[in-house]
Amino acid sequence: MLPQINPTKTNAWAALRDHSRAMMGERMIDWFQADPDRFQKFSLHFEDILLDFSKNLITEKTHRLLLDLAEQCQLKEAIDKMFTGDKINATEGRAVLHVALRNRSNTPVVVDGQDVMPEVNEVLARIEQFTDKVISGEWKGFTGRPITDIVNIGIGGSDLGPVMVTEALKPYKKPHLNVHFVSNVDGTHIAEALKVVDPETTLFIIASKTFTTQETMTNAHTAREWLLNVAQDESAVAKHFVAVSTNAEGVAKFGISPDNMFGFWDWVGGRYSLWSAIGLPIACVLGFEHFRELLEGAHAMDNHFRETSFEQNLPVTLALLGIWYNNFYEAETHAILPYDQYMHRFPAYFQQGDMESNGKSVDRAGHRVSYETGPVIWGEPGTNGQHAFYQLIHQGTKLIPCDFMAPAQSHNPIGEHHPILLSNFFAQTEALMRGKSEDEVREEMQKAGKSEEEIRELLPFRVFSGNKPTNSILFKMLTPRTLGSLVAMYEHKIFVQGVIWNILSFDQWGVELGKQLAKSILPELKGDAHVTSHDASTNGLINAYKAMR
Ligand SMILES: O=P(O)(O)OC[C@H]1O[C@@H](O)[C@@H](O)[C@@H](O)[C@@H]1O
Repeated sequence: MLPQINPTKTNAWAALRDHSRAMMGERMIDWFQADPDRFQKFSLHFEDILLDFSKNLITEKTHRLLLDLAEQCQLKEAIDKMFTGDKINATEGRAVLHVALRNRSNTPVVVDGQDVMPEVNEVLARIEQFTDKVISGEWKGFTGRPITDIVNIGIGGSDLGPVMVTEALKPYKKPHLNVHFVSNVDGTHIAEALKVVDPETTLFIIASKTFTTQETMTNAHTAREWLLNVAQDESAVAKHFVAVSTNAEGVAKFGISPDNMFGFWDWVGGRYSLWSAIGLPIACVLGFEHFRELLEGAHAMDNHFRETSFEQNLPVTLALLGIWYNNFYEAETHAILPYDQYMHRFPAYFQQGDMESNGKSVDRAGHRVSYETGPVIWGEPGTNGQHAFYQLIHQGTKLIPCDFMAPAQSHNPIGEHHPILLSNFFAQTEALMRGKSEDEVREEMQKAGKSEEEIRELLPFRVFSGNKPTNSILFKMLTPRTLGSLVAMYEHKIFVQGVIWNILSFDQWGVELGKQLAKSILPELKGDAHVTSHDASTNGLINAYKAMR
């Protein structure tokens, strides 16, 4: 169990509150002018990753107070508890050990008196054997042809991680294998996927921790029918379906043999499962060697997180900055802006990672919290975002802390593309920090020969207040190892915030109510009977649907 400390009752919180008031009106640009070492003071390195957090609304005092908050909320103890298999997922009575899945040092990790590492290694070895067979063409479909297409059927944590990683690491993809992802229960999703694959050469991975998720089971049954329609022989299922799950019974019931099942454990949360057998599609299309490098990168970040002082610790730093804006500047959202097209699903991945983890309003004792918890996470790759929503970040009324991410080296160094991309990456954080004053706008307009009247009219619209906080995360190249480290960095950031907010980050009861209601509504959609069992709006909508269909 994690300690239960109300963060707002700590001395550090009170000090931060006073300090935040004293900080009103302070400007980052002045701090940069006053202190030539600000960048050195507020930047950290980890392997090929540089985190520059100097463009934040913080002074050395802010930094110290935030570090005090981490100490006073017993963060160190909490980190140790996670890594040593304590059942910190209290409402489900489970340990939280995604770190064991990538524990490449293979040191024992004990849950309920048993070291989990032999089982972890055994599944990894099976994944390696299987992926080698698929990649080499040794694994054959029901007509003896090798696999050309992999369709992963899963949703939430059983989809988003593999989608994000296979997109991010596309340069490492095996050219003769294609991967498709079907998650939505909307028949369109599976229909469109099935249009472009051949039943003789398609392998379906049914990925579901519980193997009961309605969307996944519905899509899996549709895929099975589609195959059998052509194969006309039940034995084809074994050649075209494998499962990734913790529910062996459910898998067997579906008709997938235990030989074709890759297990994981209840101590792996769905949104932290890409490192487990849920990563099977990743290993299949990138090759096991690259999956292993991804795990190694995450493990290196785990060691950094566990062993480095909070002051030098990347995930802790990101988490504390987030708390600063969330709780002392009333920021409600946080943007993740990768300047890398391959990372286009990274913000969506951490939408689940962060919002399903820290979207909680009761503390660890079950009492309603009196302070803000997890922010809304959103984002799109740069530069597309610049031509869409950056207007609001620059000139809107809301404070949006942003993480800008970019690789120094591109996998596609074509012409001037990469320098152009990175010039935008650097320019945006500079613009957000500096802004543009009235004087600057006036001078610029005068130089452009504008009349005094024009200047007076347009000036307010062309001013940028600046002083907007950003982190810049610059890394050498988007390799499997670096991606592993970046993902683990954000995972630990989320953990640190959850610890400090005194909430439980590893359950997700909030997804249940809608599922329950949908189950009771489904039978009501059959037939023409007028529905009256709900509120007037829900009844009205269901009856209108019945009349329209
Ligand atoms: O992997 P399964 O069990 O199908 O769950 C898929 C997803 O379901 C949702 O309701 C959430 O609970 C997610 O955390 C989870 O990743």
